[in-house]
This record gives sequence, C-alpha cells and structure tokens, in this order.
Amino acid sequence: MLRVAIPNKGTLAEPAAQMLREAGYRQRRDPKDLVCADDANDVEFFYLRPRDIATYVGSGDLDLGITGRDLLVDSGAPAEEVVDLAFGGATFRFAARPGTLTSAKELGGHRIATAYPGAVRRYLDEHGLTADVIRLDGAVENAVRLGVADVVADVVSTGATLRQAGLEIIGEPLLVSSAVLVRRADAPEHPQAAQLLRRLHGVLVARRYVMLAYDVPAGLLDRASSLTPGIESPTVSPLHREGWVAVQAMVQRDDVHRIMDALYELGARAILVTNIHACRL
Ligand SMILES: Nc1ncnc2c1ncn2[C@@H]1O[C@H](COP(=O)(O)OP(=O)(O)OP(=O)(O)O)[C@@H](O)[C@H]1O
Ligand SMILES: O=P(O)(O)OC[C@H]1O[C@H](OP(=O)(O)OP(=O)(O)O)[C@H](O)[C@@H]1O
Ligand SMILES: [Mg+2]
Repeated sequence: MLRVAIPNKGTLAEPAAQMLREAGYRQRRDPKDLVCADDANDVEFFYLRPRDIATYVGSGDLDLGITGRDLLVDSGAPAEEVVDLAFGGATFRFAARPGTLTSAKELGGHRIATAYPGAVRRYLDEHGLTADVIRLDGAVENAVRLGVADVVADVVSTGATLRQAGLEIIGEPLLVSSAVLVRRADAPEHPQAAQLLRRLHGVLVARRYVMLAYDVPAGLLDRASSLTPGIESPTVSPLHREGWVAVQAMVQRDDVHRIMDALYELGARAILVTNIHACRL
C-alpha cells in the first residue's frame, strides 16, 4: 500500500485534501482523524504537521507527501520536489523596521528571528553572510517590537501582518513557495505512486484548462485553429450546414475570454466553454 503524508492543519490542509478528492481519493471525514485508508486505490493517507512531512518522506517511512516548498527546504531532509501543486502560494522574505537595512547584503551581523532557520541559514551561507539566527515558533513579527531581533524572515502572503507590525520588506524573496508533492530523493518506482502523480497532473490540467467548442466557416479553419491549437491539435468535425465545421480544443482558463473575442471577430459562432472535470493527457 502506498503511504502518503498530507497536512493535518494550517493553510495547506484543506486545499491538499480537496485536490486529492478531485483526484478520486478518499479523504478523512473527521478533522481529528490522523489516518485514512483508501483501500480501493491501495493508498493510506497520514495527516501530519506540514513541517514534519519532508522528514517522514526523506527517511523513507512514508512514500510521498504534500508540503510547502519552503518547509521542504527548511527541513534539509533528503526529499525532492516532484511537482508544484499550484496552491498555497506565498513568498518567504526578510523584513525589518524602515531604516534598519537597505538590502539583504547588509544582513551580516544582525539578529534574524524566524520559524524557518534551515531556510535562512541556507540563504546566508549561499550569500557568504554571517548573522545570528533566532528560532521562534511563530508570530515572529513581534520579535522586533520586543527587541529580540532586528530582522525577521517569514512567510508573506498579503503583507498585512508585516504592515501591522510596522516592518518593511527587504530585497527579493529568499524563496517563492507553494504546495509541492515530495518523495525521497532515491525512491524506488512504485505503481501506486505513478498513478497518484498522473491523477494529480490530471487535476492540475483540469483546473488550468477549459474546453472550447465553436462553429466556423471551413475557409477560416486555419486562422481559427491558430487561435486554438489545443494541446495536441484541435478536433474538427463536419457540420450539417454546408461549408461550416465544428471545432473543439482545450485552452487556458485565463486566456479564454481573449480567445473567444478573437474567434467571434474572425467569424466563429456558437462559441461555448465548458469545465473539464478530470483528465489524463
Ligand atoms: N498566508 C499564509 N500563512 C502561512 N503559511 C502560508 C500562507 N500561505 C501559504 N502558506 C504556506 O503554508 C505552509 C505553512 O503551513 P503551516 O501549517 O505550518 O502554517 P500555517 O498555515 O500558518 O498554520 P499555523 O496556524 O499552524 O501557523 C508554508 O509552506 C507556507 O508557505
Ligand atoms: O502576509 P500575510 O497575509 O499577513 O500572511 C503572512 C502571515 O501569516 C502567517 O502567520 P500565522 O497567522 O499563521 O501565524 P504564525 O506566525 O503563528 O504561524 C505567517 O507566519 C505570516 O505571519
Ligand atoms: Mg502560521
């Protein structure tokens, strides 16, 4: 049975469970459950702290896990990112009171409070900087106010927490994070793991793309197809109406209105968009 770690709480927990549900896996009903067996798919899910997931996967005790890229880096565990799951996006940044530092190059000699000491030390080493890293559990923005540190390194999403604490961002993000699927660096092939990966890819594609269908005069087919090339190639079917064809192609959801306008102007009609529920490409 494939053993998969997923977050039990926090920002990543519900979207991870939702993505697995969309991929056809059974998920726990009670948020207190720590294990959920999906016998039909031969997979067992373990609900763990996202911070611990790379450790379990890196040790080989669990086969796969969903966690944040920043938490994976911070753990230093021998686990690797298999696929970016495109949710739980955030940046990981340095911040300080205005006037403390003008750039990350000046971090040397400062006291940096963070709940991600592994990620911060890696950054400092890579940039040849020596600073005092103070490990805290959370609410690290308070460390500056309380005089424990002069810089924080933390997850920034909207930036509201930093603003409220009177801190400003220093330099570029150390990391751009999102939820990722991780496995042990030298993991052996596992048929259920390959299947889970294929299913997650299917969910990612189903979320990113929609199906576009339209009718167009056959003489305009080449120009219409160049607007909707699809992933392989558009499907073209004859219409009862002489000289017209029906076309179907996948297009990126973000692009669909621009493409529909262009198709309409070209002369296409009956332009319809439908969601893709699931897919295997
Ligand atoms: N707004 C956010 N706040 C915190 N973490 C976020 C946010 N958006 C995305 N994440 C990601 O979620 C992961 C942290 O999850 P974790 O459960 O440890 O913290 P949390 O969601 O803040 O929950 P907690 O209530 O335990 O602090 C990291 O990978 C982080 O990049
Ligand atoms: O940029 P924002 O949208 O404000 O979000 C980022 C903040 O949210 C998280 O804190 P959380 O509320 O989880 O508290 P914690 O520090 O105790 O984890 C994170 O640690 C930042 O402090
Ligand atoms: Mg938090």
